Amino acid sequence: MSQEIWSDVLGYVRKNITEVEYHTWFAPVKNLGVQDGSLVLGVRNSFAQEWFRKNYLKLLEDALRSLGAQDPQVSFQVLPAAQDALLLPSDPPPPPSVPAPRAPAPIFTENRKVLNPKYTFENFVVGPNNNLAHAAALAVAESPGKAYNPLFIYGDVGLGKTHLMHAVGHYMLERFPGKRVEYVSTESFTNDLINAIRDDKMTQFRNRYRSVDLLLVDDIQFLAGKERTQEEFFHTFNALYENHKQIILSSDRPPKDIQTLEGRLRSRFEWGLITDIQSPEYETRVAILKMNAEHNRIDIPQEVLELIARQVTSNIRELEGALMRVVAFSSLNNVPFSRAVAAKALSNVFAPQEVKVEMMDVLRQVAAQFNMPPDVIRGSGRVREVVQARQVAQYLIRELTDHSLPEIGQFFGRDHSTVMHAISKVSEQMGKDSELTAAVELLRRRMKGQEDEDSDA
Ligand SMILES: Nc1ncnc2c1ncn2[C@@H]1O[C@H](COP(=O)(O)OP(=O)(O)OP(=O)(O)O)[C@@H](O)[C@H]1O
Repeated sequence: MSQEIWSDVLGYVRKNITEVEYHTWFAPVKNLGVQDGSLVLGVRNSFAQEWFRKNYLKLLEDALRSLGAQDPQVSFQVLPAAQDALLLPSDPPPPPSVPAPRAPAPIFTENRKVLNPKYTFENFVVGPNNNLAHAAALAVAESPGKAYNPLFIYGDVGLGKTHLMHAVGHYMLERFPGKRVEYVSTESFTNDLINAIRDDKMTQFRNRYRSVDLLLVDDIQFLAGKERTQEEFFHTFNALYENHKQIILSSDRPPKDIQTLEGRLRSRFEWGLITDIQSPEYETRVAILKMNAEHNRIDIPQEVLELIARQVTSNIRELEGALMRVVAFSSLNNVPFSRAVAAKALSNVFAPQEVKVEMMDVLRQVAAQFNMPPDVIRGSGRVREVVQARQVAQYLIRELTDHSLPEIGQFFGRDHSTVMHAISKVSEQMGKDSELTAAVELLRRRMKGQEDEDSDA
């Protein structure tokens, strides 16, 4: 496959996933050309191969389909180690590849979008930042055309406006499968209109948009300054409204702040209900991450989710991207999740965060290293291996945290003299027992988030 088509594929992919996801997964992929009718992509290891099969196969097939392929086939091949030098793509990311210009698409096919199956009410976490918009969307879903018409949802990028609009669409189609739901971005609406004028197909254009039961229009602020599109949208709006069809609009600002919007459109946008979505607060961010991890069957400790939620504060799309990056980083480097690992994974994209090591972090890492459950280490077992792991955990907690001996003792259900004994025991063995020394040093580096630096070098 030519590099030009490959860059078109990447352009499509990039529009459909987060920037962080793109740089984590797609930047290192190599186009190995077409073999036996299948596009072969080189990926870095078998984990990435599996990940691509599970998460991106459909997206890549869609990308090829959008470029005209009839029955696209994609396969993934693990690259030889020499081509696999980097564990993560270099940062900062390279400039976006600009897809080569193509012939204009036939009207009504290219821009038609389908609802995203993930954007349902069940998958929407309700918090103080979005509960009004959520309640309004539910009310509209239950009584389309009656509760609030139009429903106008505004808020900054990546806060869930599109998700809520699609949720109404899913809800309606579930209850009334015969209904027509149309989701369109303002940009697509404008392009469709331009094509319709050019191809003398205005009747089809009007039929399409005026025959729906639910019209979802994203990013309506882009109507600003487009007089012909505003005129056409005005008539579409009236036709739907008069027939009691539901209209939902999203925007990055309220109608009154959209410049050069005709007064008659602005006043119509204000007929129904205007509701906003704000940035999620910390608890909502943690809940969103938790739901995401559960959906993807990722078993990740709460404190790691909390670290990510502290790091990414305003945009939910970025929040999800950050989780993906942490998962990718820990899998590709084969290290268990920890706050230090997460901070390291995010440090290239977000401002580095100082991570304070917690007792629980140390316990988990020691447990993974000694291959036994954390509860066993904290329990009362006297088996030699368990005692050694317990002593190492106490030794490292003393070294890496500010906790006092009695506090550490309490964490292990013991008194401070036991901890003192553990510390002197480990200190004594260090240097004599090379296996133990190596394990403690590895854990120490891991807790400080330095492990991969050393292994990269
Ligand atoms: N409350 C929520 N619960 C769960 N996921 C959410 C929530 N809000 C947003 N998301 C997720 O965040 C991502 C971005 O949301 P969405 O695309 O709806 O944002 P948007 O406000 O439409 O952004 P834009 O203005 O860029 O189009 C999506 O993956 C969405 O599923």
